[in-house]
Amino acid sequence: MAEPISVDEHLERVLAAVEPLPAYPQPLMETLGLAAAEDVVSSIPLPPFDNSAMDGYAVRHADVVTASEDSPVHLPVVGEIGAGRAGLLALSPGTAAKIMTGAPVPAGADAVVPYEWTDRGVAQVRISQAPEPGQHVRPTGDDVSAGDLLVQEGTVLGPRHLGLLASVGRSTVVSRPRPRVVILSTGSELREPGTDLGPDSIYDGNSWLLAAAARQAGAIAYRVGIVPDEPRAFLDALGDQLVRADLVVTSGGVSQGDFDVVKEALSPTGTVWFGPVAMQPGKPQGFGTVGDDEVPIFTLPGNPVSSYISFEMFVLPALRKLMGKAPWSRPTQRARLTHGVSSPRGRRQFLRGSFERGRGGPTVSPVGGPGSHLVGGLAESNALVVVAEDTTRLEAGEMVQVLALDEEF
Ligand SMILES: Nc1nc2c(c(=O)[nH]1)N[C@H]1C(S)=C(S)[C@@H](COP(=O)(O)OP(=O)(O)OC[C@H]3O[C@@H](n4cnc5c(N)ncnc54)[C@H](O)[C@@H]3O)O[C@H]1N2
Ligand code: MOO
Repeated sequence: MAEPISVDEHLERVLAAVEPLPAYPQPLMETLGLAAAEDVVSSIPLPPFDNSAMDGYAVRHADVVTASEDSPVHLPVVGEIGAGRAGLLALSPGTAAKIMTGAPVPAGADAVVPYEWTDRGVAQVRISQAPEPGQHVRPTGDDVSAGDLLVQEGTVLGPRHLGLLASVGRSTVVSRPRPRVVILSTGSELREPGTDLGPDSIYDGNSWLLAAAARQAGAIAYRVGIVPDEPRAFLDALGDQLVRADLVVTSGGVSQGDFDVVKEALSPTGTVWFGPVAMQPGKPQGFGTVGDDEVPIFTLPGNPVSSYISFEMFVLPALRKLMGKAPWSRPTQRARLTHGVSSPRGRRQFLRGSFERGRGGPTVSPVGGPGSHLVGGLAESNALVVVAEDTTRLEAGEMVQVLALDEEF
């Protein structure tokens, strides 16, 4: 068997082989969770015009400056301005106009008297408290100026960005599309959830695990489901799917067995590399391209935890690069290990853990054993403890490297 390559070397090769998908203007709502592929600059100021922050009366400050409870000022009311109903464009000295929150402040007015300081008069208003100059007026451009950079290229767009972009009138943002990921599980022992299980069969968990992880990463996941351990059937299923794939992910059939269908079917193409990577779980890996369009393909090992960790280490960075979402790989964090663990020399080990941000600093506790079939422990965990290749023992209390799996980055 070939010498294992390192995790870093494999990741480097993967990342060298994928380029960000071409960007184009996408409808605003579609861009939620995508990275902007342009600097978005505002074409208008916000607010776009001076407007009232209160329901009340637009006045000239000079006309009401002496107003008090004991000596109120009376002004004729010359009009009414509602939001979106700007009838009056200028206010003459010595008059007031009713104005509603959000309505444009007429030229000549420089303050708003809230209803609470008045008798709410219709023809004439009694004002018993003077506003400061400019009080309750929201000036043009107070929030955003025309020409302001609203969103820098590369920013991952969230609800608050979408709200801002809509507010300045943007209906599209240039961004990269969600990659379409085709997911195939191989194995003649596999059955669909919801069907009956035979004495030698198991349910296909991997295509669900991988499709869910791909979708959570922002991709469109096509879960093709189960393909039996027959090279012809595998190649047919793969061939049928390539038309809708920016990336293919398979699970199973890549180690040393007699029925390792993926390896057997794809080795003759010469475009997919198979070999061991110095990690545990996740040793047998494959990566390359398939079809005339050279669609990248990851052939992940079948053990469920191996499949998931391989996704996390290699597929997720590739998806993020396709989407232009830096950083490609999940950043590691430091946490204090609560219990000692052992690890094989020569392979980077990924142990399942429970990560907590306690008051005394982050901690991580090992969850379950190292076996790559332990889906129960995988679901209980929210982190991976990364044990370096040359480390065989970590003691309780040591600071260790952790990948917090549920944190956004
Ligand atoms: N002689 C050797 N045998 C094995 C080696 C080795 O180096 N020499 N490596 C082991 C390691 S490590 C792994 S990981 C597995 C990977 O094997 P494959 O990728 O060929 O996967 P399969 O044999 O198809 O399946 C392995 C295991 O996982 C179960 N499985 C597969 N697909 C699914 C699925 N969709 N949902 C749930 N479970 C699945 C399958 O039933 C097997 O139990 O090889 C070791 N063997
Ligand atoms: O590499 Mo396997 O993934 O150790 O179980």
